Amino acid sequence: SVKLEHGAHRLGKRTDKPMQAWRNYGLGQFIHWGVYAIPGGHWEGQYYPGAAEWIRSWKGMPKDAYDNLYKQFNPKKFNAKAWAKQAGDMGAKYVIITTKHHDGFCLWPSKYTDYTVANSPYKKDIIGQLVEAYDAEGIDVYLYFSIIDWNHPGYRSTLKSEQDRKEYEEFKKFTRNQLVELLTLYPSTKGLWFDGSWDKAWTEQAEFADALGKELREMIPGLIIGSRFRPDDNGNRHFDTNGDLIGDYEQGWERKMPNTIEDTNGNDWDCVMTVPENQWGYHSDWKGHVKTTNELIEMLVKAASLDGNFVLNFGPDGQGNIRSEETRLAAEIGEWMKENNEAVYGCGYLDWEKQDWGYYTVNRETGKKYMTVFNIPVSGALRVKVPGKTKLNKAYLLNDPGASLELEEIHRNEYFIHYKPASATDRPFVIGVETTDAKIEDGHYQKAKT
Ligand SMILES: C[C@@H]1N[C@@H](c2nc3ccccc3[nH]2)[C@H](O)[C@@H]1O
Repeated sequence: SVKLEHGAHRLGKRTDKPMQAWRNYGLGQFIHWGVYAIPGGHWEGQYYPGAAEWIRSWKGMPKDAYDNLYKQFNPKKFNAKAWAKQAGDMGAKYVIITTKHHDGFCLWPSKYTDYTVANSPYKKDIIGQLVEAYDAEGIDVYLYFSIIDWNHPGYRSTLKSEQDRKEYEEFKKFTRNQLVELLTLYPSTKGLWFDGSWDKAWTEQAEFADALGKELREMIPGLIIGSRFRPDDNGNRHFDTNGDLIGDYEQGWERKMPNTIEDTNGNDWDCVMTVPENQWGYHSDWKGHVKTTNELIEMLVKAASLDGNFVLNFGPDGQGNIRSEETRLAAEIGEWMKENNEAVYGCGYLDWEKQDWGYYTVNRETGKKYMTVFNIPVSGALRVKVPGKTKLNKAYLLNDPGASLELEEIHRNEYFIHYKPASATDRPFVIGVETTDAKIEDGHYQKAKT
């Protein structure tokens, strides 16, 4: 490996308490809210086909028109407590809230720019209300912060001239000031979720960003920062020149998921997911496939089964309403989580061979093992292969632990759990399994010679 001044500052998974808590969340809520929610993907009758929070970059909307939207930002329906309660009812254990998206509009009264909610008709501190409300719900708060800031005069995507560099120095100071300000104003923050760090200008700031990360981590012990924050000496983000993760968890799974434990490189990771194909901020007219409750539950359980967290995005509208599609999803996911969260919270990867019926998870504290079934086999026989010297003793429905399901040993270390739900079920269900370490009597099992 090569010597790096600003490579990964730590190797391997963090084992401290705040990180263990992060690892055990299972389900999070992302909130994308800002002045982009006012146009909601349209301008003067034109439909914007891109991601609603990117409408400023669209030629169909004059920059000047966008940059004056804040003068009408007055979300009368905004109710932080209601948002926090809805997230708690869904079963979210943490929330990631946009403090400032790429447009630079600050949802907190930053003293480093006038482009904030304090100078909108709404006036009040939105971040402060959300932090207080989610903390009160027992949901840990993480702050999303975009390095990209289209509003700041010193922001550059690339540094082409001495003048660029001079102005970018101001932008770097501004960025540091805002981050220190956020952690000072909201000290209950458990972590920062950085975005918009792909610009070449930023990937040349290894020394500055490394120092900034250290300064922020010193402000809040245990602060959690992912791999999308800073570059190494050679401009690599997420993984440094030696392939080591830069940050506390991998932040590369945006609107996509790993399929195998190998895909995760043995790192902690989160998947952040939109309900439609690609809308984070409010778009009044979602096009294409809108994910169903079952699809989202499967992503959640798949994430847990591969040692990751699943973060579902909500994009409130310009008045501060959570839209009806998201309200329904939150309620239905919450209903399922009420019954089955034992298979998600505190659970991670179980190294048993993946089967077609669904996903295994294991509780990191108790060692309890779970099967979440999404695909019921026509045979009614759920195949389970256990590692050598493991005996499957019992299988039970999570919501009926008293009744044992019928087990059949079909090969060495292989069983069928014979079970078909009595009535048609339109939701996945969880089976708990109990094992003991026991040598399997060889008896009639013999490896074939080929
Ligand atoms: C978490 C997500 N990251 C932002 C983003 N900007 C992108 C530009 C190009 C490709 C992918 C992007 N994701 C999205 O606007 C959202 O905030």
